[in-house]
Amino acid sequence: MLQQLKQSNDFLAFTLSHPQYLPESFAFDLGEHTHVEVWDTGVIVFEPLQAKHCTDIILSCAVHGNETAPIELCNALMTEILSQQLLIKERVMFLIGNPAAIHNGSRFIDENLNRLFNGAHSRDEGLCNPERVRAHKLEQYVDRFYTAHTKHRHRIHYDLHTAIRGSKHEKFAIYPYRPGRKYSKQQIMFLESCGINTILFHHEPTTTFSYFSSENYQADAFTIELGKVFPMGQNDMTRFIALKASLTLLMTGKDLQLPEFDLKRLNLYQVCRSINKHFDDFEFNFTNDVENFTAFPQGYTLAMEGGQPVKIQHASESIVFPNAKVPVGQRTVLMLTAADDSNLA
Ligand SMILES: O=C(O)CCC(=O)N[C@@H](CCC(=O)O)C(=O)O
Ligand SMILES: [Zn+2]
Repeated sequence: MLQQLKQSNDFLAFTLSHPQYLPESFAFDLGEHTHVEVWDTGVIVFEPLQAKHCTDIILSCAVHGNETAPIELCNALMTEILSQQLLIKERVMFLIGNPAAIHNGSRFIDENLNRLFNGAHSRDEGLCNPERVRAHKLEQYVDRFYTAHTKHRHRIHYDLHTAIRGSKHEKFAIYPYRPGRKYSKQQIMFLESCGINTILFHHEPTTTFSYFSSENYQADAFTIELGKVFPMGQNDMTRFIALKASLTLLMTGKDLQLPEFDLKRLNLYQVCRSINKHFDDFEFNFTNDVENFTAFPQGYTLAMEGGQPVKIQHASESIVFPNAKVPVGQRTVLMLTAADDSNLA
């Protein structure tokens, strides 16, 4: 296995050739500068051997198997590290979330992995399918990575996705609910430097991967949407040049040279509610080509379910992630209002 990875420097290909599990973990060094550990299929940790590192960075992709741009981006970064073109100065863990779903070209096999974190994998029917088992394992890998060094660390987790439909703001980030902690202006300006200038502040605890890292490890964690979903190989990777450059600066411990916080460069939204599905007949009152961040006026009938209208409550609310085809009980859409910078520090 070690030889297979060392010959190709292609961790994605290696992962896809072992989509379910690895018979054993293994480790090796790159020159005298980087220690590499492969803990499981899709789980690789890079640790600088000499640099005095203080940041633990997790980059995850393929939590949804058909969201390919983040997979291609992470694989390009991993290949640069493995081939020693990129010398990291901070600890970095890359996670390829759901290799079996990549093979399948689908969002998931049995159950949406990004609804199974923060212990949800073990509720109700328990660890009964591959996504539940994987969510449980991914939580353990995050714990092992973030708790390996005891002195104070800056923990970061960027969980990279793409959206099912087009968006008025192409790239955007969801900032998980973090009661008692201000949102970080520095992180928001870092994302802005990556070409992600739209931020959604979540209003409640969730079972997403980014919420798990944020809540349990006080990580600066985000779900990041990088545009519309395309099949593998059909992404325009020039759209991620700024993101790749900024992530490289972060991993190599370089001065990020971020501008002062500037509201004018940003679009800030507050999630005001999540509309969940109660009946099988839930239907939106708009077509599939209506983009994320489209605004609707107060009183507008956004959807119908159980013979009742679901109406817009605020003067104006914008939609994100509408999906009527989710199981009963899950989120069909997040509703957004404008946010200001009052909860930022
Ligand atoms: O475009 C869509 O409808 C879904 C895109 C996606 O996978 N989004 C994440 C957001 C997670 C969060 O709210 O932090 C998801 O639905 O899991
Ligand atoms: Zn996704």
